[in-house]
Amino acid sequence: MSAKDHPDYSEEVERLVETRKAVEEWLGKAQSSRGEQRKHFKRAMKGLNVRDSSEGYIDLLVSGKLMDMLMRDEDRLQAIREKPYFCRIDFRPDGAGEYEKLYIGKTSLFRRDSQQPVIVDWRAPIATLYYEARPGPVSYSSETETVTGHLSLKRQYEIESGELVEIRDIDVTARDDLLAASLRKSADRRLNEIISTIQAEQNRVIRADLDFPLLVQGAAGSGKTTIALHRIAYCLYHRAETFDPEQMMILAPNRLFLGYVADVLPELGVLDVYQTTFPDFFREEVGKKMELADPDQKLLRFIQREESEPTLLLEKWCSRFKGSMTFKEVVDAYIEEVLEQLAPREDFILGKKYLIRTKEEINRWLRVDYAYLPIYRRLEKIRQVLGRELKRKTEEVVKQAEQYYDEKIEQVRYRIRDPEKRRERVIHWMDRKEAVLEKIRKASASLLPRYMAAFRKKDVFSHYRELFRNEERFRSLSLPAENIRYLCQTASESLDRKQLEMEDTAALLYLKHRLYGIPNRRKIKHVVIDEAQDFSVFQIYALKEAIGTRIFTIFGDLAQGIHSYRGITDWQEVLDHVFPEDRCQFLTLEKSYRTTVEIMELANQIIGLMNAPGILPARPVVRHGDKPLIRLFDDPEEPVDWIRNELERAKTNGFRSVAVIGRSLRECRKIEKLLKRRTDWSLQLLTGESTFEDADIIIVPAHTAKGLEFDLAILLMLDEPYTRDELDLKLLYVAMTRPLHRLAIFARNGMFPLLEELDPAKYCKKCR
Ligand SMILES: Nc1ncnc2c1ncn2[C@@H]1O[C@H](COP(=O)(O)OP(=O)(O)OP(=O)(O)O)[C@@H](O)[C@H]1O
Repeated sequence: MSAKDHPDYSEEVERLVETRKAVEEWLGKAQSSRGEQRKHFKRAMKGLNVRDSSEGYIDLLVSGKLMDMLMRDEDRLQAIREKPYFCRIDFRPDGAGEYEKLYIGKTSLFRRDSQQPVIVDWRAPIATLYYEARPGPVSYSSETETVTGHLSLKRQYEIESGELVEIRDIDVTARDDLLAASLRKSADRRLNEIISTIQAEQNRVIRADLDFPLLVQGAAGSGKTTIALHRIAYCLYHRAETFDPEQMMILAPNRLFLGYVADVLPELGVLDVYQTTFPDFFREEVGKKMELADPDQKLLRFIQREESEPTLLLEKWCSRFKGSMTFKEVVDAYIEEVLEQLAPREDFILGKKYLIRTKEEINRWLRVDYAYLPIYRRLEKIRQVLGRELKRKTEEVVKQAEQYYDEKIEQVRYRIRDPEKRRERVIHWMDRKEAVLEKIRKASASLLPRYMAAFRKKDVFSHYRELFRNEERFRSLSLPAENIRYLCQTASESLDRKQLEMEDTAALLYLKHRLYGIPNRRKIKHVVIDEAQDFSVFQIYALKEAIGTRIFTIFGDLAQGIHSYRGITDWQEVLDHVFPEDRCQFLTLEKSYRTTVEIMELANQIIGLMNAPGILPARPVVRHGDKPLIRLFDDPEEPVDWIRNELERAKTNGFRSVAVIGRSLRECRKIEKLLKRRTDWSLQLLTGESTFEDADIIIVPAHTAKGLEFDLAILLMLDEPYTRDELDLKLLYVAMTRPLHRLAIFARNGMFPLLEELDPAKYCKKCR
């Protein structure tokens, strides 16, 4: 209801005014402290003597850090100036007399005088009552205890420019109007924070135990990306003492996607999280000696049907194999071979007779004692230990030799009377001594480098190349001989050309970790993966091993697994092989928030056609809109006018983002050509490496559209039909689930054979 009609209006206005005053007070304080700090910093800079003590520098550093903190505080307060909170809950813990009125907002705030809470942070344990509980007896858990009590009120506010516009009390049956209003909004080419409308199932994901890995299967539009970012904010809030933001790593599918989500974290007050894509991470950690092909290239070859059927099957088999744990076994066996080849052939002996260590002992160090280290680091360790022992032995032998020759010289001095003869013999023994010592020193100096040189080191790419040189390595797995031949041949050819594909990265990362180690310079403690269905099990396993943390938050949707030839087809594999002993939590997000009931119903029919029992249809939240429009044409000029109509409509409805989605990049180029020829609209053809421009229409291939959303999506099928093939069905599902508000499908006659199975009379006037 309009705020003014609410019985508590004046009380609420009073509270809002008070809260805003408190915000201003804190803000004023933060600003003046920062001003003082800045002055102090300037003074410290001026007074800094380059040759002076480190004290001056420490002062500068501390002052800089303080200014940073104050600036963040200021930003945090600025962000809540206009809208300090979005809801209130009245809660009385069991045994307490009074209900506490808790106002929940983006960040917490305390009264300056009494330290009483003015605003409770949405991430605080008690705030879960707003997201999940209904008025009545309730409980919530913090890290240390479970609190039970009674919730008497749950109230939402809409505040605009500091003014109270609406007040809504949520009773047991109330619909979530705030959510409905938020979903009616239009898309502005970036994702938004949703703290005021997080739903119960999403809240459970955000607040899932931070000490264990978490795997989330979520339908299209269920908020996976959004929730992933909110969980990061939640994690940093609760782990602020033990965790720096740089120690969280987000792995996004491509740079376009990173740009798309870039604003949400700062909106949530989170800065400095390490955001990257898997290919970039791989290049940084494993090396750039070989070129990693754009991961979409292969997919596009499949989509554009550039391979003959038998080759296609073999290609898909190889991709799947390279991402499997069976391939990991091959890599493990290869590493065993490397170890065997490294086994020392000789004892470590100084000057042929002074044994320092036997080859068996050194081999035991290599295989057992230093097994906790990557293999080549074990060699470094062996070099260090042998070096120390050699030094000791050399000193000992030198001492013995000196003693021996000194005694000889002494004997000559005492026993030979003739001075001339005596002199001659002394010189003789002194020369011998010198020569022997020189020999020992020389032998000692050359021994270690010569011994260590026998342990041949190769870089990780050469090892990977070596792996495919011998088909025998794959024989024990009883795999089809033809497939193994094809795998080894194609892999060798592309590695000889110094080219890698995404499928190679799992084994390479794993090899690098086992042979050289991945230094984890940033000390990553928590990895968040979005669109994880496109990763392989081996890839996630290798990441876990290489980074050395088991805390992963993984989001994906199998129904959108357009890279399923190399990606994950069953989450159980991840649970079984990556986190078998880590108590990985598995949650699902089934409701879809992005789009309307009408659009989701159509998209769910595509899921039905996939015939995959593990893939469930999404449940749309109740938001109705236009029925999807399907129209068929003969003349390719025809849809241009329809698109014009759609654009007009979109403008009147206040829609801001419009995409024309084509089945492949090739199809999109044709669409671009057609629209360029017939219209003067500004167009942008999106690829995974693009950033959004301000265009009237975005033209985007279905696989690149994954993860994005638009107010209006037009699927245009000029020359390429989506067939009943699994990949086509997934592409079509991805494309259909992109719009927030309206979906139109324009297909040249014959290019949409699936229409027959989608209840055409319901959607398509011209179809019968
Ligand atoms: N609780 C919510 N309140 C308001 N909007 C929400 C909520 N949950 C999700 N949304 C909106 O739904 C849309 C889809 O969210 P998001 O892109 O995070 O979903 P997704 O599961 O990653 O989708 P997909 O897998 O299809 O790419 C976004 O516009 C997001 O803001």
